[in-house]
Amino acid sequence: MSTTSTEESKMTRETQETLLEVDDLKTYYEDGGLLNSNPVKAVDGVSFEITRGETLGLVGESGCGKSTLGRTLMRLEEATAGEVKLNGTDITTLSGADLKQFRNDVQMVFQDPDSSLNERMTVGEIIREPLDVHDWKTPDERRARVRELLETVGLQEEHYYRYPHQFSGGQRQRIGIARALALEPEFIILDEPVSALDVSVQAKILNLLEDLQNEFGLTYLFIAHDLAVVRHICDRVAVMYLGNIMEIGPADEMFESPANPYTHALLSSIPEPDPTVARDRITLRGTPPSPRDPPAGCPFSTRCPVKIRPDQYTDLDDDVWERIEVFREVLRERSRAELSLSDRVRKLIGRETVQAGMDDTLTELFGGLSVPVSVMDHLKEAADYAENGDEDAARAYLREEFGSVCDSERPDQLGVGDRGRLSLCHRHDEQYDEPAAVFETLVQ
Ligand SMILES: Nc1ncnc2c1ncn2[C@@H]1O[C@H](COP(=O)(O)OP(=O)(O)OP(=O)(O)O)[C@@H](O)[C@H]1O
Repeated sequence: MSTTSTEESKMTRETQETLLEVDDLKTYYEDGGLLNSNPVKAVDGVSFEITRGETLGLVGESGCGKSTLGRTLMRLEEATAGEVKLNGTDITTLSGADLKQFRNDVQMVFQDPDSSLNERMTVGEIIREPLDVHDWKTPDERRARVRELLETVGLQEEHYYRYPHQFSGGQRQRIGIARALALEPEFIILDEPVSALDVSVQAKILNLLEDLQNEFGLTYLFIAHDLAVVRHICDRVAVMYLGNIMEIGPADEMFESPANPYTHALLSSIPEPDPTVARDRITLRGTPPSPRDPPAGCPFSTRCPVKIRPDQYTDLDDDVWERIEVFREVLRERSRAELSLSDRVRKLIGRETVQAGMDDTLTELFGGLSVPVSVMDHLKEAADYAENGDEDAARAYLREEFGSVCDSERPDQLGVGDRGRLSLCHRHDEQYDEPAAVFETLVQ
């Protein structure tokens, strides 16, 4: 499919009508009733809209909350807070006949065609099941509808009486798609629909999804971790990190010039297909924080390569600054780590619990660098707190000394450019340098 025809078809099918509006949606997983346990904040306050006829891509690293968001929109998970409106009606509180109608209008296609199809049912029965459940027309009309659907997704009528195990991965995904289409939904959530398939098969399924969208005016939320696939099929993209949407906007614009530091880092991790093109790679330090204990300020603050520094440290050597951030991460991980069995025994018998020596950690981190004396004094002070088992005090001390607005305040989604792009980053405030400008200085 040529780019021009894809662009043209995108332009004709998109409308200006809002189909889905999500407002400050939160989905938390509570621990089965444990007292004082922190819930997993899988989706932590996201807002966005989807226009009828468009495809919104939802990308982000494993565990950032993509599937939970998709499942909450489907009412397969219960929202903890916030609103989801489909055609203007809040669906988080629907019940009875309204909920049944909603289950007609919104469908989901799952990643793994191997486990999402019931092996004991024929293909015809699998596709017909939603029609039976919803008492759709007469049994004869249902059978006719299944035959029509088989053809729509590129399968044959004689496949009606076969079983899923007799099909290849791509064909099985076609069965899943036919089932999702059975009740003529207007909105389909595609959760990694091609991730489990060979590359050659992926392209065929993506083309099928595009054709179906054009034919039936469908609206898609396309969840994926493969950015190349998203770029191909999506009109707009939302980038998720730790339960938040960090950036959302037109796909072409975001791939060409990402605004948010996290999008920058995510895109720079895609291998450049052309080896003659030099590209600046940004390697992210550490791992995302636990969704049970997300940072108080910006969700990305613990790993952001262009985090705002306090005024007195703007000229501090980049390597020293980077190591301070690593030290803060070490303390965070240390306070998260479960006490080992022997530590617990020591604690029970009243002995001091001391983890690996903090002096060693400081030497390893800062040994080869020239660290200003005042900075080293602060680091040692924090190390003393940690050495005495009070990681929380150590973290608070470092946050007070080296933290900035990124550590203390959650950024607003600020507008970028003139095509409705939004990005969650303090740096878009005019008093700071834009993330892209700071990245340029880092990779020089
Ligand atoms: N049923 C559950 N109970 C408790 N925690 C859960 C549950 N389901 C998911 N989580 C947690 O919620 C967070 C978000 O998970 P989710 O599956 O939504 O992320 P994801 O971005 O879809 O990841 P992946 O790409 O690996 O599927 C993770 O920390 C995960 O461990």
